[in-house]
Amino acid sequence: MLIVEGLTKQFASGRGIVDVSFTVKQGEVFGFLGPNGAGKSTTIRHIMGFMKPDRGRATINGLDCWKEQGAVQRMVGYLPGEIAFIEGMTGRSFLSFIAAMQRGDSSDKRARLIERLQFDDTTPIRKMSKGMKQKVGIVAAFMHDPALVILDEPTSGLDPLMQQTFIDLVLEEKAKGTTFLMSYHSFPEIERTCDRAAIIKDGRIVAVNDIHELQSLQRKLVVIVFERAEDAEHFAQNGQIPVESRDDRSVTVAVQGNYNELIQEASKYHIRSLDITAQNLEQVFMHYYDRRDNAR
Ligand SMILES: Nc1ncnc2c1ncn2[C@@H]1O[C@H](COP(=O)(O)OP(=O)(O)OP(=O)(O)O)[C@@H](O)[C@H]1O
Repeated sequence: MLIVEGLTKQFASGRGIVDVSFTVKQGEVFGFLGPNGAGKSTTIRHIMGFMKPDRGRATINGLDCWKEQGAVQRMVGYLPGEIAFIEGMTGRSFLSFIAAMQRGDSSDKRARLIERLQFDDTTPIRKMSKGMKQKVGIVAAFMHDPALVILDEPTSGLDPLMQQTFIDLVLEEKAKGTTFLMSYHSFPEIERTCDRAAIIKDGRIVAVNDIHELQSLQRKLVVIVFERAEDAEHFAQNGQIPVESRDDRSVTVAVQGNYNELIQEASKYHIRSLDITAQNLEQVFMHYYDRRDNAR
């Protein structure tokens, strides 16, 4: 659906993006991850047709994002990193203004989104908190049921409860076939919603990975505390499950993907407690990338 090919833009400062390429398939949630100044917003602005690339191009359903920016923008729901609101407007008048540009009747969906995100749209925007403004922006990006939603750091300013509401919303829209491109600073947010993700650093893509594949590669450490030390010893010695370490009643095992064997074996004993800690998925991501790169 979205194809970015060799997109390059150099600003007078020497910064910008270099040879950025990736594709996002129909119905996929694609994460775009990178530190401040990495080039996420610049890439997104090219996809929205706000900037002319020095080289390369982006297309949405075959339409060139720069040359056919009007048609492209009508297909897309967009939440900018920083929204420029018009002076003197309330949330409601801003959303009506955007709805008129989007065309079509989005009033039902708009009302449902406001109800869900819990804010008063009659409040003047200048009196709104950062999180409240972000909610107005999210409604604007979703209300016309676009085929592709592009969100630049969507959860910034949202409290944890609202972040969860936002994640639920993304997953519901995804189930209906909506495609997403979302930029983030940190990995945990990507993990909860995305199918694939790209990491961008200093204007270049350094890795693109399948999140589900990474999750299956993710090692989890399970610490099992047995009621009796003899049971811990028996469990550790019978060799069914490879054990990382043992200390009196507690045994630590590493699991990667397959939990059934561990659950079946552990169920033969009286267990006092069980704790699971995961290897950081970002480490898995970069490790996977290094390995693949070294193998070339
Ligand atoms: N219009 C512009 N003119 C000159 N330099 C720019 C312009 N827009 C972005 N840059 C520079 O290009 C680089 C990439 O910026 P960009 O905003 O794309 O990063 P980002 O990954 O979105 O970062 P953040 O997470 O801080 O939003 C930065 O060094 C920035 O200063």
